[in-house]
Amino acid sequence: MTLSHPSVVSLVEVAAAVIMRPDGYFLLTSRPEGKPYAGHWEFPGGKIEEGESAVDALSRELYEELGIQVRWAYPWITRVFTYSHATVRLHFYRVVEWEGEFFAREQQTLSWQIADHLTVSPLLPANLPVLRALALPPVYAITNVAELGEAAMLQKLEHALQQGLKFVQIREKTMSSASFRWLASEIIERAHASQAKVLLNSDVSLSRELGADGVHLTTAQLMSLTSRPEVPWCGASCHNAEELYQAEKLGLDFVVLGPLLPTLSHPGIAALGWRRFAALIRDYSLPVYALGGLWMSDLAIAQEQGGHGIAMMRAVWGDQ
Ligand SMILES: Nc1nc2c([nH]c(=O)n2[C@H]2C[C@H](O)[C@@H](COP(=O)(O)OP(=O)(O)OP(=O)(O)O)O2)c(=O)[nH]1
Repeated sequence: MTLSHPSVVSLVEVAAAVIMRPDGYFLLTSRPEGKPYAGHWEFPGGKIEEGESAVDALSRELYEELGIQVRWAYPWITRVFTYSHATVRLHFYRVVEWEGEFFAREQQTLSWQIADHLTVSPLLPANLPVLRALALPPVYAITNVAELGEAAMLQKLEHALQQGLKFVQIREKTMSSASFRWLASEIIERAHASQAKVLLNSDVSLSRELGADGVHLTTAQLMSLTSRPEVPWCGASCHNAEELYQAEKLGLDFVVLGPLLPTLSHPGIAALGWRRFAALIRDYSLPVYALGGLWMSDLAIAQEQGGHGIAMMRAVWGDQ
């Protein structure tokens, strides 16, 4: 175990698995007695061996530790963490299909957990931001009062919340201040009744005043800030590597990256396409939502490409 060699400074490449059941529960395992950090909870996985790919290491470790065979895993986030003895680079994968029964083959304890309501502790320290990332829902809806009008927007929001929507950004650039406050309060109240999170676009103080869950920064804000706004959740809009880097530097919770495809709201802006999207977020530490011209059916492809989920302004509200 690398944690036991305090004088060695090295980069240890690790593959770790978020083994995700369809109900959203994922598996944590506790480190057995006799190992450093014994009793700390971690994601199953282990060191990548010389010449081995991360996904091969993941498959090997999950078979050795748990007796399961990975059928479908996709890259998710990559986080670097410095312990006193070594720096680890943790390549997290989401494992969504596997074969075999779980069996603790290394005397570890297994526990299925859900983000936001963990019942085990302590975690390995590198994993705290990972648990926060897991609390972010896969679909991020952006309001569209400009096209729908207030009444229809609220009605569609209620419908979407009933269908399981858990994450909303209020982004209305043309409303009067009074109408915006009223609408935002209505949205926050409805969303919170369904345990959904709401972020306000750009306005930190109004977000606090109205009891929103945080702020979604515009690209211009992102690039001009020198520290993260003090709000529970903070994301930003990005289009390129420089902006992605700045979001990481500020310690934001997530980013939205796009446009993936040409959109009505941003005509004439060059679309990234999935290949560029995947290349930009390879080994990136924050969860990334793909945005721009997407439908609900694009969620699977976004996740296969390493994204956390998709953000939508039109398709999410449907025709109901
Ligand atoms: N598997 C795993 N390792 C993690 C997580 N978070 C975290 O900081 N690590 C660190 C701890 C270790 O320094 C390294 C994993 O290496 P490892 O799992 O092969 O270490 P180990 O001591 O259990 O295995 P071994 O060398 O004894 O065979 O990554 C996590 O969630 N899962």
